[in-house]
Amino acid sequence: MFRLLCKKLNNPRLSRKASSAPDNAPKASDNETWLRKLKQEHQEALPRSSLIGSGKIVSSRSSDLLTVPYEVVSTPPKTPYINVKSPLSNFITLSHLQTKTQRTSHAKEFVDVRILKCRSGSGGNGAVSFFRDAGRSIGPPDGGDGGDGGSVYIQAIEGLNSLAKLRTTYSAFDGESGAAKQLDGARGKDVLISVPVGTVVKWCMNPAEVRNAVNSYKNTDNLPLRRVLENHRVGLHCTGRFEMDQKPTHIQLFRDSYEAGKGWLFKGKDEAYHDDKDWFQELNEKVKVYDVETSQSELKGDRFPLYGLDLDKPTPTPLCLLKGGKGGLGNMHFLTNIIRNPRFAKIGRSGLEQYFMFELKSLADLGLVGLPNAGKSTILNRISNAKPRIGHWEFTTTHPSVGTVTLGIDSHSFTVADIPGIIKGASRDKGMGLEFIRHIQRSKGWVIVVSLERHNPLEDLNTLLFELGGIEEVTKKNVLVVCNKADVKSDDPANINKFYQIRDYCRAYQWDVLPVSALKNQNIDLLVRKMAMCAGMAQ
Ligand SMILES: Nc1nc2c(ncn2[C@@H]2O[C@H](COP(=O)(O)OP(=O)(O)OP(=O)(O)O)[C@@H](O)[C@H]2O)c(=O)[nH]1
Repeated sequence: MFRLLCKKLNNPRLSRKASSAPDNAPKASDNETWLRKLKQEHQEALPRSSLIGSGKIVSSRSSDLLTVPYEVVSTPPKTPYINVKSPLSNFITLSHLQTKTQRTSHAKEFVDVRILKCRSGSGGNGAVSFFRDAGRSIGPPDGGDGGDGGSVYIQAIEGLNSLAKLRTTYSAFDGESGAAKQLDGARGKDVLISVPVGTVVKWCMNPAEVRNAVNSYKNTDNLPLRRVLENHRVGLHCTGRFEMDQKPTHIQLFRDSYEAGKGWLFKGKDEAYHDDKDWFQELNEKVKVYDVETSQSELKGDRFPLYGLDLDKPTPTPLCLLKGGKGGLGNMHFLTNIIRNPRFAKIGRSGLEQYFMFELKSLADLGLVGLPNAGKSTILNRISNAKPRIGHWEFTTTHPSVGTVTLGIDSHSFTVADIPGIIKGASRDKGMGLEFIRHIQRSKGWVIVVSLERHNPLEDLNTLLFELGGIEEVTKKNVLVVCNKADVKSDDPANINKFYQIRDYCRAYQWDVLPVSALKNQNIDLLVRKMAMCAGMAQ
């Protein structure tokens, strides 16, 4: 028995507060003051109308929404939040809705988007206990508080380059319950998700829920999956700039915790017994204020950026993604001049369970884009340390590779990302679609590679520009157009003419154009210099 007691007191899961007597327990007068203060200070903060949860699929459609990220549907003072609707396609990826057989094999080799379920721990329950010793069979209440639940943290660190090793679920631990002798329960253990620098984290929907909803829409809409996702919307409660333009900035997350005035844990006498007593009703009215205060501070912390969290630099300290629930109060807090034997305590507050989409966006200075077989990988191989796969068949490149180009011993270097070839219809998910575009979205410049070996390279260039979002989108970047395979029939006037057509076209946008032969190493030094300029590294 003695050993058991020692073990309990030394148990790191329980933090020791008391020796043999409840010397630290709040006195009845302390509790009275605390309860009185709650009532006085926060009378106006009593609960407002109960809120429906965020993140519900609302089945109304609107094709206008295809170009805007969200539509504000109601704002304060009508509601406490800026309520928005946004296309479902913003909160899921196509690959997470496809069956295993539909997914392309490259998904196994290179993982640049993951959906993870994250759960923070619930708080431990407060304890109902009374001090006992040889002289007293029942003394003052000494039930300790529950420990807070563990939180989910995220940190971007150098040295990682894929999301493949992430688990599908990250759960922090629940807080321990409080115990007799004023022992507070230990905090639940936190969990840390380490991701590569360049990861963007976005709030997203539960893929299983979306899959079910989408299957039913698909039958009635008879449209391709992407269109179905664009046509249906998700309703979100947001917070943001409430003043002038009511701009939503954060999604409000909600805990499945008890309402103010609920969440009691009874021992000996049940809830009905207590509900009948005026002294309990009176106490509960005051504790309700504490519940509201707790839930309001939860709401303040439980917010996630609407446009995601961009971890484009290493994070020196981990960032909290989901905070754990607060531990419940032990019965020692409910001793008052009237309530001498509180046989009740508070249960711990719930943690949060949410889904997040992790997208790895390369930080390369330049992106190489072109139709399959244009020679992008050969160029990258020629100019950098990267060793991408090269082949004379289409789609040799199945995942992005990044190479570093060094200009000289005392000059800067820049990075170039090669992504799989883009084909006509890629923006409608043909070939490998535009899934890999995220890797060049952050790049300062795009190097568009066309092959002079093709029948109509100018038409190829137009196809690429269209699939990349049109001239307006492309001109947001520095652009360099590279006409590769200039060695093929190099003295044929028809081939030379193909180059001139492209050069004349590019002049209108003041884009630099250069004929090269990656295979024969022709014009490569000049190409590197022009690429450096495109990356903003040289004049
Ligand atoms: N004649 C000639 N052939 C080239 C040149 N550059 C590349 N090739 C060839 O073109 C074929 C395709 O080259 P890749 O570098 O794999 O082309 P890619 O654009 O990366 O192709 P995807 O992986 O399909 O996107 C290979 O057989 C290369 O040897 C060039 O300058 N001249």
